[in-house]
Amino acid sequence: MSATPNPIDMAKYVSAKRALDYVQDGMRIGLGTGSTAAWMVRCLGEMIRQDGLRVTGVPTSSRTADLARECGVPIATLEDVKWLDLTIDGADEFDPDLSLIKGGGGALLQEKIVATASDMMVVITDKSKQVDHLGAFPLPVEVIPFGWQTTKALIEESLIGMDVAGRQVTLRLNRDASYRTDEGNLILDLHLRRIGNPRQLSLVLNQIPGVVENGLFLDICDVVIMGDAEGGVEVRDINNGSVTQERVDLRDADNIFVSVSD
Ligand SMILES: O=C[C@H](O)[C@H](O)[C@H](O)COP(=O)(O)O
Repeated sequence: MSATPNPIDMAKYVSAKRALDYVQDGMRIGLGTGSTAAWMVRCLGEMIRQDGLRVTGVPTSSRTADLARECGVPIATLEDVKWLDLTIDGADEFDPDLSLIKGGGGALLQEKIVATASDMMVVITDKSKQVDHLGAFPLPVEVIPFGWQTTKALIEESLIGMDVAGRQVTLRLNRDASYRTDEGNLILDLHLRRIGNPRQLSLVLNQIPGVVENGLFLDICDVVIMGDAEGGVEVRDINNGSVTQERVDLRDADNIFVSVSD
């Protein structure tokens, strides 16, 4: 990556930086997965190094665990800490209720367990993730490998009569092989185009034998932060209904971008 940030990385950095305002000394923090969450882990590492902040991070994937180690963020398992004060993570889509689709990076299972075991979930995004209705982004569903074709057929059958605009289900691939999650499971992507009733869909999917979890995060997210490349953020808080427009101090941005390009 070059030291001159592209606007997409800058927007991700801006939302990550604003999310760290929620972090306090001594907190146990769920560390999300994905390109936006990676900026949060890097910035958290900087806060630990520069300000002596003491926190414990619980990573939601092996990728995030590796990055946290690299950035000097102390990590523990959910088994160690049991409960978290805060989780900061990215999302593939969010709607006006702050319902989410997650799992574009395949980490939805650990992400959902960790976010659900947190007092608060803050989601860091940019404008491209904002939608009126979930579903344009294919919904990831994690399934166990045993009998996955049967599970796929049962999912397809369950979509008949469901309020969705598309019904295609595809096995996620990694080059020529099937994609494997950290748990060794498979991902089926549901191309639904528009999900009319996310709650009903989530319940139906999770009742199918072989389905481990789906990527709908409902009533889990408390705050969505949308960053832009110029340092502007919109902060939406579902608990008090507030929507605020703010600016993030970009003075430290150069240090982070230079260290990433090294
Ligand atoms: O499995 C991956 C996660 O749910 C990510 O948080 C999500 O895909 C967003 O990733 P990114 O920030 O790279 O767009």
